[in-house]
Amino acid sequence: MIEVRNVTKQFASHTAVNNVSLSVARGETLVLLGTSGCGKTTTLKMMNRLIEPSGGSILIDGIDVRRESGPELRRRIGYVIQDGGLFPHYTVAEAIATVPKLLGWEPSAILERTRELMAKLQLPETALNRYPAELSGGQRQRVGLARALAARPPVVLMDEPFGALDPFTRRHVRRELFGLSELKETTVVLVTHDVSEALELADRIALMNQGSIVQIGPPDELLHNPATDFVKDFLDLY
Ligand SMILES: Nc1ncnc2c1ncn2[C@@H]1O[C@H](COP(=O)(O)OP(=O)(O)OP(=O)(O)O)[C@@H](O)[C@H]1O
Repeated sequence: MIEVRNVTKQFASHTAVNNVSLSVARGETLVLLGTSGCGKTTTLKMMNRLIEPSGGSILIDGIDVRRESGPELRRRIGYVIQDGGLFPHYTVAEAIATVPKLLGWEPSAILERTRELMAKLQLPETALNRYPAELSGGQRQRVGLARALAARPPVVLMDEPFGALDPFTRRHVRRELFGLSELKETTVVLVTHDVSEALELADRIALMNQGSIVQIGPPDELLHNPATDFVKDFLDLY
C-alpha cells in the first residue's frame, strides 16, 4: 500500500510536482499518465527516494519512506525502466541475482529463483550467461522485469517499461508480463504517456497535467465521466 500525501517537488523556480496526493492499494496497478514533462517520472522517483520531495510525505505500508536510506528502500521496491536499465557488464544471471545477493540469499536459492523467473518470462536458459548487448530489446525488457521481481518485492515501480519496443513486441511483452500471476499480487505504479497502454493495464489511472493530478479513477470513469475538457481531449487521442 502506497500513500502519497500533498507531495511537491520544486526544481529551482520550477514546480515539477504540485501538491499531489494519491493512494495505491495492495495488488493494485496505478498508471500515471500524462503529457511529456507533466511530472510523472518525478512523482515515481520520489516513491523510491531517487528524488527527495520538497514537501509532503510518502508512506509505504504505513511507514514513511524517509525512515530508511534510499539504497535500503530500493532493495524492497522493484524498479523497471525503459530498455530494462541493465548494466552492460552484468550477465543475465548476475543481473537477476543482484538484489537477492544483497539480501544474503543462498546461491542455490538464487539459482532456483532465477530459473523460475526465466521460465515464467519465456527467456531461454542459454541466455543466462549473455550480456545485455547480446539480447533483443524484448528480452532485455523481460530481464529487467525479472531483476525487479527477483526478491519478490511487494511494490514495483515501472517507468515507460515498454517504451523502447516496437508496437508489436510491446503488446506481446505487455500481455505476457501482466499475465504473470505474481504480478497480480504486487502493487504496481507504472508511468506512461501511451493512452492505450494505460487503459489496458490500469486498475486506476491518475491523469497528470503540469505537475498536478487532474483526475484519478478507473479507466471507465475517465472515459465516460471526464472531470475536465483536458481529460476528455487527452483520452480522445485513443
Ligand atoms: N533534475 C531536474 N532539474 C530540473 N528540472 C527537472 C529535473 N527533473 C525534471 N525536471 C523538470 O520537471 C518537469 C517534470 O519532469 P518529469 O521527468 O517528471 O516529467 P514526465 O512527465 O515524466 O515527462 P516524460 O514523459 O517526458 O518523461 C519537467 O519540466 C522537467 O524538465
